[in-house]
Amino acid sequence: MPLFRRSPSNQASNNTNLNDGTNTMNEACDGYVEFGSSASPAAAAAAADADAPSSSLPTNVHHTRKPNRFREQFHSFHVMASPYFHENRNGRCLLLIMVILTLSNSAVRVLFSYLARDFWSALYDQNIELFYSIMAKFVGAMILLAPINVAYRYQRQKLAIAWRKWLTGRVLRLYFANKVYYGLERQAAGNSVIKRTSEAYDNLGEDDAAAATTTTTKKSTTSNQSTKEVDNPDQRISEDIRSFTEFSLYFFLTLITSVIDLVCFSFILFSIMPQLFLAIFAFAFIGTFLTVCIGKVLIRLNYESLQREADFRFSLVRVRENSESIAFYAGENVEERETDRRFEYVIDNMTMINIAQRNLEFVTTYYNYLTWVLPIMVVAPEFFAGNVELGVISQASSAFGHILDDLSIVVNSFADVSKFSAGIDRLYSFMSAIMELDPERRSMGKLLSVVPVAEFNGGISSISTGYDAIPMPSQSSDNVIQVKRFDPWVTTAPSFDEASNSQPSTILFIIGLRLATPDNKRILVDNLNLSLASGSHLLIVGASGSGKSSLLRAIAGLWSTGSGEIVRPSSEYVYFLPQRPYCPPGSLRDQLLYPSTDQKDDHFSPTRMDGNEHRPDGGPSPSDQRRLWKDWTDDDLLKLLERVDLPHLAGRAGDGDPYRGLNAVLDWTNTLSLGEQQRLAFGRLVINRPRLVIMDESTSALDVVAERKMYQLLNDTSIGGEARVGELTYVSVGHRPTLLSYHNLKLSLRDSAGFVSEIPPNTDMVDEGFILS
Ligand SMILES: Nc1ncnc2c1ncn2[C@@H]1O[C@H](COP(=O)(O)OP(=O)(O)OP(=O)(O)O)[C@@H](O)[C@H]1O
Repeated sequence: MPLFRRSPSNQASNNTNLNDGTNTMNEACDGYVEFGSSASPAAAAAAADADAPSSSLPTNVHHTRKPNRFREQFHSFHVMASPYFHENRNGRCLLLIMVILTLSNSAVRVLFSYLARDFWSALYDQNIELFYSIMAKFVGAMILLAPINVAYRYQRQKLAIAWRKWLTGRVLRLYFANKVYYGLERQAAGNSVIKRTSEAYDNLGEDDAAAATTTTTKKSTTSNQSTKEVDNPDQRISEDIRSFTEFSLYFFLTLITSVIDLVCFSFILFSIMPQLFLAIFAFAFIGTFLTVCIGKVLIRLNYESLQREADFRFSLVRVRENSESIAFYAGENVEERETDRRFEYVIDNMTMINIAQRNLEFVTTYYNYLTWVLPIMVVAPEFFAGNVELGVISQASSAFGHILDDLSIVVNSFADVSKFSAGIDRLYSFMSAIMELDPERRSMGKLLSVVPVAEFNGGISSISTGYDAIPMPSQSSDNVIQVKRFDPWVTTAPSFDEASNSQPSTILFIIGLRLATPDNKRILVDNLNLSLASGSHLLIVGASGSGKSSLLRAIAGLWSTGSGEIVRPSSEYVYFLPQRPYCPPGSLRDQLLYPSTDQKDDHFSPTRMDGNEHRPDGGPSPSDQRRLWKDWTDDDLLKLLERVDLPHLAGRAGDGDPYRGLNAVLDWTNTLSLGEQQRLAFGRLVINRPRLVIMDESTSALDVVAERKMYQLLNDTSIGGEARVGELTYVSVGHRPTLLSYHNLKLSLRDSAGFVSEIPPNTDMVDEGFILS
């Protein structure tokens, strides 16, 4: 029963616990710390921050990103928070239930305030009958109202979970659409140069560094603005969205509670003593003003703590992922130094947060002591004069506490709010970046809107799924390569020069291609024209750095700086084999089927997550899965492993039982040699049966015999499944002379120009004319 507000000593002890890190903002969100009714959540958030900080930015130049102003932040909050409630009926219902429960909870508080008043008055008057009648009412109210309180917390968390599920699902959908994740990484790689430049200031003396800070800050800010750097997207998706949904809800409901409490308890307090009612506003105003002045530095520090913590964690993940290479180089010292350096940034920021928190707590602690004693001091003379009963003091104190808490949201939760504010900035910049990187959404201008994505179109051109839909070559826009796609089964053949009625079975067209590096500093290929007939085998050669891999990136639609046009089959009919194949987490079967999935056992499919056909945000599940041209039984897969020269792999993985081995889940990247991974990738290729294969030094780790086997496999792999309607087309990039015998065409890249020539059959590998560079 809230007879009196918490005593200062309780507050102090709570604060101590919070500072020990035993309470966090999450706990506040979970309802363990309530606004006003317990320790200052400011301390709670500070404790949360105590877990934090480090960044790749040096301590003396970490003022590079100013958090937005309040209005901008409110706008950011609104555009990120509202779509869930607009689009999702279930979310609106859950919110409505929450509002009703919040109102009920407030009614409970008012009811208890009156019960407490009568309780103390009955005790003072020694009115036994009244005392027991109040106790009976209290028990009745308790039985009735406890479920409301429990339901309030339960429902709040339920809504937070539903909201997080939706928002994370939506962001993941937008992140994977149109290869946005790749664009983000490319930007981050570019920006790491900027970071390194600013880190160089770390090595300066203090004075020099201070002098340098201004310049660096300016430079970094400009760069960040132009490139929209987004660090650690993983953290933003997993951590920032979680705290955003939980805290938003917590804060919103607290605001509602505060407004209701403010109205109800204002009536009570005004009826008891109007002077006290007016004094409370002045008191709250002064407290808030001092808190904002002293605590505002926490907003920036919290912003940085999120980034620094993520950078530190990322440096450890990187070591884990590259442990073998680091071990071979014996590069532990370098790695340790780098990790230490990032950890120092964490500690620096933690220390600064701790100091800012200490300063803030001077204000909040004095403030809380005063709020305990102030109303009693004011009402006590009336009580001694016999004008009011003891219960009135209790009620005045309680009402004073409630009102003050309502007016002191800023004082009581400044650190929480500052952390929340930093989270809004991070999340908003992330969502803006993924919108900017998606050409189909950029013009829509809505942060979380989705467009039906039929297929990736290279980020530049319209989506084409049939011959008729393919536009004729047109003047390209100035600095963007147009990538267009067609379905080679629907379309007999795209023709770009109707007048000459060009080749009926052409599968890849490159028209007037000018390809530059993403920073647009170097032209790699200029005015390249190529028409590749279905069934041809093209070898791309050129000196190291001449742009061979970059040309493949352009065909894939990953690089688009330049001009001209590329027309190619749509994604499910093209298969890219990089030098180092990617091994996804999963079984040996998953390695073979990738990127197709075994529909019968698709643990990762969003459709399996909740047993329905939808993504977490309610959208239809991804439909662009590659079509397997037949069911692959265990025996088929084992035979295929033999064909790619890996006959013992399944048996090894299954401790002698190859069938079990197909289901074995291992860290395949670190278990298989590079040559084994490359052969496994050829197995995938057979399973996925594309129309066009593009290989970037994909046999570099194989000996010439294995290489011949793999190319033989390609030549034996017909298109059209069992129907065998034609030959596979493939394009290889490589330096080895042995590759010549597997190709009939050669594209030489030299001085930004491309020369296409035929490779006569049985070409002598050491023939002067075919040196591969
Ligand atoms: N993200 C990038 N930004 C700017 N330049 C880049 C980027 N990635 C690569 N380059 C540059 O583009 C050029 C072409 O690179 P590419 O990987 O296509 O060469 P390559 O011909 O495949 O070389 P190699 O035979 O050594 O594999 C190189 O000079 C490289 O430094």
